[in-house]
Amino acid sequence: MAVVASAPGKVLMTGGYLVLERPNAGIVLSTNARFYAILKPLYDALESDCLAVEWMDLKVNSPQMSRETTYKMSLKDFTLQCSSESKNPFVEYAVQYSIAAAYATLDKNKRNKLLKLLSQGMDITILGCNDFYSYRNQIEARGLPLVPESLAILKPFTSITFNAEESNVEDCKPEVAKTGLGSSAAMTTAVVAALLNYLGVVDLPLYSTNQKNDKSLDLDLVHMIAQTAHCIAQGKVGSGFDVSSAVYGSHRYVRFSPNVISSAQEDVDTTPLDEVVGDVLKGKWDHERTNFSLPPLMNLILGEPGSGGSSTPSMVGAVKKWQKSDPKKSKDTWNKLSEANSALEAQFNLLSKLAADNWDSYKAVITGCSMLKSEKWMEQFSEATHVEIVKALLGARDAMLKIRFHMRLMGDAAGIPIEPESQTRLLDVTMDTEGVLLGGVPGAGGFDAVFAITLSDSSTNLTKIWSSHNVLAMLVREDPHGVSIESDDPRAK
Ligand SMILES: Nc1ncnc2c1ncn2[C@@H]1O[C@H](COP(=O)(O)OP(=O)(O)O)[C@@H](O)[C@H]1O
Ligand SMILES: C[C@@](O)(CCOP(=O)(O)OP(=O)(O)O)CC(=O)O
Repeated sequence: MAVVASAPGKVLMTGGYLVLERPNAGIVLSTNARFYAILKPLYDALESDCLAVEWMDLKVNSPQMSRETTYKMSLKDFTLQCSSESKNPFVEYAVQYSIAAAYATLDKNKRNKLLKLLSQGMDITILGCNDFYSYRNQIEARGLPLVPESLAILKPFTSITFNAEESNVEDCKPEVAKTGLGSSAAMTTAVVAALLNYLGVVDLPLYSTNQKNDKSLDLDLVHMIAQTAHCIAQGKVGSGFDVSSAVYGSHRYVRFSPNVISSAQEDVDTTPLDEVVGDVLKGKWDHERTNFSLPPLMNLILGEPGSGGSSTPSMVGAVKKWQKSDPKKSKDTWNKLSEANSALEAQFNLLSKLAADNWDSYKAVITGCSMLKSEKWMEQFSEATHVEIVKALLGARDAMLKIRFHMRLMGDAAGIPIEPESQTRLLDVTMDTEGVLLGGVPGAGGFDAVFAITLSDSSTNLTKIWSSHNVLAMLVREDPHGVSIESDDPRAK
């Protein structure tokens, strides 16, 4: 029986860099761009009950990268032997940690069933939605216009463009031309979820369009294993907002204390992996997760400026260096950023409340503003309830302008392009478009996609403006669903 699990990509709307340190919060929106892991046994089940299996065969397929890798995994110490050069550490650690978690959590009665499943080997196919990658080159090569309709023509799960190797060194470009939706976190989470579900450790819900199940203990287990595997594969402990949103969907995130994972990193060479994972599962996971969703009638839009993306770890390194070299100024900038982040969150929460309290007024204001530039919003309305809503919209814009200002200051001081000049020009035009509430650089910034929040049906205004600025509006939208089980192979849809 195959198991198909999926996990979403994300956009960190506020909290870039700050979310690396507790108790700063980040607001992360999950998207309808998902990674899928399709897990099947390689062989039929053994007839006999004699289960003295010591090795498990593993095959990992990544059709979009034209990669197929075979491994043998020791069931004594969970080490992997790889048949070739091409490796995928995210998937490898996800497999090792998930199987070790099954050993650590399943009682003796269930061990035989586990061994039987492992003796059948595993075939894992990994697929990422097109939105995770840049297809600009392919669109240009086909002579198609830079509009979302051209992206819609591409087959689902199209092959990925690799950045030229020289540019990886000089410009700190990532390996693949990515858009910044967090491919490695969504991929790791999907693989962990598929494995834990297949091995009977968790029983995850099916993806359904109207249910958001974010309280389950099973999700917490997937979160702990995926977070640990992802950190160890990356060789660093990031804030973890990307794995958290891949598991739980959109939310307000405050990071876990790094020592829940750093002790696993230290013990991993000296202690059996199932014990290390057992300790991780018993650790004091103190991350915070609060519900957050965009107010009604607002849409998240992403634009791909076509520069191949930026490498987040090198940007984070530069900011940390600046914090050490200039503690006073960096603290001051972070305080101002933190205030602006909180202000934006407060305006969004206020708008959600105003929508709930007085839907008709809210709808009238959002629809009215969606056709106009922001400078004209206030003069349209005189009724107190309407004016209050417009004030909240303008308050959100104002907070975003402050966030952008301090992000630029941080970039200048740290010597890295957090909001590069080209993105500043683009975002100024974006925020001056009819029906656009705000726009910014998500996450670490740089040359990944930019985001905008648009009102009601106004997105096509922005799509056209972006196209005239050589920016490709992507098809991706917010979708609050976290990790799920799928009823079918996504290629069958
Ligand atoms: N479809 C895929 N199949 C296999 N591995 C993938 C796929 N997409 C991305 N990856 C892996 O994830 C890495 C990108 O992760 P990372 O640099 O952390 O970017 P992101 O910001 O998108 O998470 C790639 O270098 C590759 O190893
Ligand atoms: C700087 C950060 O706070 C945010 C980075 O966010 P991105 O969304 O830019 O991340 P990538 O998916 O790796 O490109 C680092 C962190 O929180 O770990």
